Amino acid sequence: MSFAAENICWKIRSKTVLDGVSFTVRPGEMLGLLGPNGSGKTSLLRLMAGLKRPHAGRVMLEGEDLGAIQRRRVAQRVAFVEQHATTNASLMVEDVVRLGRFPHRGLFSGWSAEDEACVEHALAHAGMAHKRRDRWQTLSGGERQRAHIARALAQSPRELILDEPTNHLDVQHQMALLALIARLPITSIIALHDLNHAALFCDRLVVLKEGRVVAEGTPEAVLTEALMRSVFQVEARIAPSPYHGRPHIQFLPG
Ligand SMILES: Nc1ncnc2c1ncn2[C@@H]1O[C@H](COP(=O)(O)OP(=O)(O)OP(=O)(O)O)[C@@H](O)[C@H]1O
Repeated sequence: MSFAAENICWKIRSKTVLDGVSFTVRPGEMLGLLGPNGSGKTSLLRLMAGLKRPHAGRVMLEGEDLGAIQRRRVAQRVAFVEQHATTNASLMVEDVVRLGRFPHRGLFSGWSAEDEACVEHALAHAGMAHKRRDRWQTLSGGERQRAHIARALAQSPRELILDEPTNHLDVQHQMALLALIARLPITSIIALHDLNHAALFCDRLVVLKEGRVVAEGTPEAVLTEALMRSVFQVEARIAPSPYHGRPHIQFLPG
């Protein structure tokens, strides 16, 4: 087990946003988090990243309560790409990506060859090497998203949490990003709205509805026509794709 959510409850004022959420994430797997708008995906990811504490239940990271682990130790292994992340507008892309190395550096230690190598790899993997000297305010939405992904990769995480990372990306970059995450030898949790992307790239899926887990398992087990109806309120037909063998969902007009 890499991550585990144990009976997590989280409220905002009197509204219960997450209600008894439990699931496990296995080492090295890419876990897709699905659910309609407002079902609690972002709230759950913020708890898994340690940005917020659950009101009841625990997030476990390799058997330790996340709330009891020093923030710096968490940052040395868990990277989080938020949905609406921003940064100082005058920074260059490479400065933003260098910030990813911060948790690994001692107070007085200089910039090392390893730091530089991590930044180079991250820029290349996110397809941002050619934009490295561009300023943040001059980037498109998709380029900003890729710069944030590069920053997370530069952090050399063992666990990577991504909140709808394909938003703003064109189809080429959506496919490239998901293929990259699937290939990385790390554990990832990724909130996605595109159910066919989830079917194609994720090892397992967790589905939230109104703050509760309603399904967990392989894409084949989870993505059923009944779930499309009961959770997403759409009619669909699902069959293994003749091209890649994963489930392919064809949505039908209402
Ligand atoms: N700061 C807040 N104040 C009030 N309500 C909030 C706040 N943050 C979240 N919520 C509520 O909690 C619920 C879950 O929100 P959350 O953003 O976690 O859902 P989501 O599944 O990520 O949605 P989406 O797919 O639209 O991004 C929503 O009903 C939302 O209105």
